Amino acid sequence: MEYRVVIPAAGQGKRMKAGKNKLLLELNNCPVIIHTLRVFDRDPACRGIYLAIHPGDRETLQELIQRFSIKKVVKLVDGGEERQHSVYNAVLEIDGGIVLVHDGARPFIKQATIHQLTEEAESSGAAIAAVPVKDTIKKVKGGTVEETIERSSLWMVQTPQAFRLPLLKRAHSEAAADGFLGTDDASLAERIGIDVSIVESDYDNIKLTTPEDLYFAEAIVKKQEEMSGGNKYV
Ligand SMILES: Nc1ccn([C@@H]2O[C@H](COP(=O)(O)OP(=O)(O)OP(=O)(O)O)[C@@H](O)[C@H]2O)c(=O)n1
Ligand SMILES: C[C@](O)(CO)[C@H](O)COP(=O)(O)O
Repeated sequence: MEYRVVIPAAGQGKRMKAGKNKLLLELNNCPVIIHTLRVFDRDPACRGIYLAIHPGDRETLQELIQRFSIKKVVKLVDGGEERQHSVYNAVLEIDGGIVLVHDGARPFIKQATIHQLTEEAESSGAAIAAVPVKDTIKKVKGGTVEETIERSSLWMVQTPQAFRLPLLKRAHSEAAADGFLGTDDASLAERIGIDVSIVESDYDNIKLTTPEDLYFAEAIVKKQEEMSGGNKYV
């Protein structure tokens, strides 16, 4: 099932405390954003990549895309103040089909998960990657536990999040009209009554958010190298 992908990459990386766009940090001599782009660039089912970027990163990203021979980037779109704005700016450039939204900060997504998501979105309209929660989750108020949430029904949601384009456009348009800000695209769909399916992903599909995530990332890259017989990149 072919698809197009929006990759939000216009954040400031404040929690990473790297002093620059965390997507330009290197893993195994390759910028994080290139790791992410390569997964989609190498997928025959991907019909195009729409990259939401910080305007100040445009020249750098254009040079990296050329240097690493990334072929499927259709457009570099200016991002917005919030992730949701960046995504919507890119979504508006797409005219049909199945659209995935995938964080530039998640370089370890697997093509198998991508394909399961696109199939599910084609069939049900909306599908998101997620993994079962491993820790106990509690609601806390004023430093005191208010409620322990039953763990068996909890999932840690990731990206990609896949949608039939008209549903995604309507979800963003209504959120914008209502001034609603969500932390993921699926929440914009859920709030207007769209059923969202879960596709079980894997725990390697981490989002590089804080400095600790970088050493998890190094370990994942090392594991990928070992599994691919030492090739620099799977
Ligand atoms: N205005 C924004 C904010 C975030 N993102 C992108 O959305 C993804 C997930 O966001 P997050 O991990 O929170 O990145 P940052 O917003 O950069 O991180 P922080 O909140 O620590 O600044 C990242 O690939 C980020 O580049 C974006 O395109 N536009
Ligand atoms: C979309 C997301 O990756 C799902 O877990 C997450 O909500 C992004 O949050 P962020 O604070 O914008 O990184």
